[in-house]
Amino acid sequence: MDDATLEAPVRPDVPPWRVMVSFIRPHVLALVVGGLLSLVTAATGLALPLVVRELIDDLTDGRPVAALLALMTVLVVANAAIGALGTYVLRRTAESVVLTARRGLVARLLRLRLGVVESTEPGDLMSRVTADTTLLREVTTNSLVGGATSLITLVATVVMMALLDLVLLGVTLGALLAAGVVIGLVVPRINRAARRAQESVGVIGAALERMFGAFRTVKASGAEEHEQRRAVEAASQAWQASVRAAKWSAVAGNTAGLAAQVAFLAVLGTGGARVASGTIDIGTLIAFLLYVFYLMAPVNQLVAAITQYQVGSAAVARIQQAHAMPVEPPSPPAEPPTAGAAPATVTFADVRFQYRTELPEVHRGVSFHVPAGGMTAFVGPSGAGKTTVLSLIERFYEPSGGQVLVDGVDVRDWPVAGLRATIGYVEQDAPVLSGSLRENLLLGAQWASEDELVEVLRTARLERLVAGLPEGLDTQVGHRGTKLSGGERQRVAIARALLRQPRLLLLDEATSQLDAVNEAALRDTVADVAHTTTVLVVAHRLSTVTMADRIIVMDAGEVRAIGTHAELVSADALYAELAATQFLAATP
Ligand SMILES: Nc1ncnc2c1ncn2[C@@H]1O[C@H](COP(=O)(O)OP(=O)(O)OP(=O)(O)O)[C@@H](O)[C@H]1O
Repeated sequence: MDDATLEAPVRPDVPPWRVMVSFIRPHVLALVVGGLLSLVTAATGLALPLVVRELIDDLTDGRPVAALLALMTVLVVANAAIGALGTYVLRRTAESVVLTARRGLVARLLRLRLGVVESTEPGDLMSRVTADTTLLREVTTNSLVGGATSLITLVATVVMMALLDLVLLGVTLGALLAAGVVIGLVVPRINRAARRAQESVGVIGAALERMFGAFRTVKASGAEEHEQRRAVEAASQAWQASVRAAKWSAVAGNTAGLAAQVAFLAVLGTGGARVASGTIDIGTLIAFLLYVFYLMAPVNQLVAAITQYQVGSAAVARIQQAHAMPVEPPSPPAEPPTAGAAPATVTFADVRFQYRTELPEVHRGVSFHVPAGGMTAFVGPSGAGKTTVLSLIERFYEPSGGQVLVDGVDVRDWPVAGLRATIGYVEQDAPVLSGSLRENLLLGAQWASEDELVEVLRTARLERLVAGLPEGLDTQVGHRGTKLSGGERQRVAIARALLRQPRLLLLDEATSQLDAVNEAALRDTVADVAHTTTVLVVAHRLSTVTMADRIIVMDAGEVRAIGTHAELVSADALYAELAATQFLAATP
């Protein structure tokens, strides 16, 4: 399924029913088959009483009944078998509709811009994929199929009524119309309450995500009760809203029931008068009353379908919201790297950048050029904008002014996947994903061979760790890699980046975590890599900057000086101070 099919109908300006139709469209055939099987089941059910009547007649008259008994058996078995098949087909289709919505949403969420995700609650986004899409299941079966079949029955019954007596039909429709008005007033309330309930479910997701995202901190801070209150408060709000939706649904359902009874009484009254005046005969009145009785089931089912649809459309609205969030431009998947590809160059030309319009500028005209190969270190006080340089190269954000160029090409003109395939990025907090160590290493290099994997384990000093693990590379590292030490996580992150054979390595150095032996070894590894790759490192250690080919000193969103360690120590006061204090202190 390509992205265009996934996204086209899920725009925020499209009414929810059209979005639902777009989810259902790929499964419409299965839905029709399921609906037809349900109708056939109903028909076999209806035929049974007729056969029973025949059977009783034959028995009374002493005629042989073997054939009728066989027919009855066939009907009973067929009713059960076709009924089960119909239910299965409808449920399966409903699950497929949920899958279609989930696939589209997951694909979309993965392409969201970083800044967008930073200003949302990921737990809420998760609930849209899990909880909101689930509601589509009931909409498909109950609302859509139930609504369509009940509508067909309703129309057929009304036609039969019209053939019997138009006046009595008018009386019936009058009662139903009054109920329709009431239900029309109630329906938006169901929608609002359902929407609020789903929003609260999103808040529960966000609260849980926040809690598990910093579980150790929550425990260490003794904040369990506080966090519990947040989640429970959201759960109570979900309860309140759902109860309100249930209340209005009950009002709608009972209004329909009441209308049917009113219609029954009104038809009885009016019909009685018409029989008395000789306008219609008693048989017509009885037949008409039977039809009013038949009308109840489809009317109730139709109202249930309408209320169910309100809940579904509230969920669809939340799915639409997620689809409306800005995404990165689509780009073709990147090719695996070619061996011996030339290192990349990086240029910042008067780059201006702010994370959000209401925040101050983080880059205020940053300019520098990094030639191909070698190591360039960024230093500067905390908050100077060093990590932001790496983020802009990765095109996680776009500058508000100036240009970021890789290989002389503006990053906005690169296909995003191609640009990122060029780069290996080691973040400061070295995130590791849950799963096995192997999965983590291959995350950015699915194509890597076992030999390359072994080689990278050696260069990242992970050999001993892996050898000591009972399941080696297949050991599970736990949620966010919590089963690894901080230093091990960092080496995994470096190994992962190197496995991509990047032409440009971005390294956001951790301020601590590596022991002296591993630190020295990895420094040698990075120095080696710098022979064939351009290495940009946000440096926090003197040992790193002293071996850099050039150092870019940043301060308050500007480049203050560029040079080697020897040059800068004498030429730049800030650098001299940093070198004398911060770096020395941070070096193991
Ligand atoms: N995602 C973000 N949203 C909003 N503001 C941010 C974001 N990331 C960083 N900032 C702000 O931008 C400024 C520069 O951050 P940056 O991470 O680039 O600094 P840095 O020089 O790498 O600092 P450090 O050495 O402490 O890592 C800081 O003031 C920071 O608060």
